[in-house]
Amino acid sequence: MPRERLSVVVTRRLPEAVETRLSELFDVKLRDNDDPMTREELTAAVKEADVLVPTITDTIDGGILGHAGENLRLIANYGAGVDNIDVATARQRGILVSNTPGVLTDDTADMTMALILAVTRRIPEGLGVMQKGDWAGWAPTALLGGRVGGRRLGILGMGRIGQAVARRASAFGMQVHYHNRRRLRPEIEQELEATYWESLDQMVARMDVISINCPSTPSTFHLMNARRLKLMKPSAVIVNTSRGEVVDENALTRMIRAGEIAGAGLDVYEQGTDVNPRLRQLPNVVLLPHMGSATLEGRIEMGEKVIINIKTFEDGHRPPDQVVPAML
Ligand SMILES: O=CC(=O)O
Repeated sequence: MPRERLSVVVTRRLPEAVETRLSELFDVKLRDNDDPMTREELTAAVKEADVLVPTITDTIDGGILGHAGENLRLIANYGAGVDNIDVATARQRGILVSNTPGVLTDDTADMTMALILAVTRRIPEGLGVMQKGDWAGWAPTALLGGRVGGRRLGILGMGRIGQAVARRASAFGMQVHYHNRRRLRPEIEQELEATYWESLDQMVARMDVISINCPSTPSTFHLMNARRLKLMKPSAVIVNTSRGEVVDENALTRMIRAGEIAGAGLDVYEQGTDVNPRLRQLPNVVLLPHMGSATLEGRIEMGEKVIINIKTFEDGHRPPDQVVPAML
């Protein structure tokens, strides 16, 4: 008799190719609209599924996991960050968690570079002039930005994405510095021509651009708090394509308004879509709606990772991208 297919519940619309493949392989329940699930819907989903496929906007906390049915054995997150999932509680309940690392590294690093360029070269301001029909022609002193080549870039979090940012930044002539929980192996440091700073404070105080590329965990919460932001040079800018929680958004907003920090490029926010309205009014701040990994190729590859994780689990093995609390 054929084996019964795994029951998989997906919480959001995914690219069509991914949904089609999931339907071919599993007994899958897809979302028919693109609204995030409510807590009630998530509760029903964890009661019903063998495998839950949430995305990074679904909070799978202890409360939701408390309702998980006996059969829920895997949470295969569609996303690299797992800060939306209480991984420790899932583990206590015997539920595996997996994510989708690697496939969004280059896209997120590209977007980091795009934000560095957008802020330092004032691209949105230039776009605004053109859209308003205000352009009066080339002028020697109009919309002068700063040259990125030669600037010191301090990368906070030198994992896969941080390293991909380092490679891009070097190609643009930036000097790469980094702070990380663990120092890179000497050969990688050499290849990236990156300078390691054990002290985050000392690095922050000397950089022209700070790029946040670490995950959001309890130990990275407000790593860039008001005290550290104050260490930045007034001419420096900060870019965040990781998670909003790493930066104290209100302190950052205050300091940019006061001219104590020169600008920011943000793809992520502390309170999700509830962006500090004052940030939106600043010409030297470039805001994007969390689109670091938003390429069609990347989103399909994320789906392929989810499928490989579920399939491997179904075949009785550890999902290749399993996340355990010790990794966080
Ligand atoms: O931010 C995107 C992700 O974590 O996948």
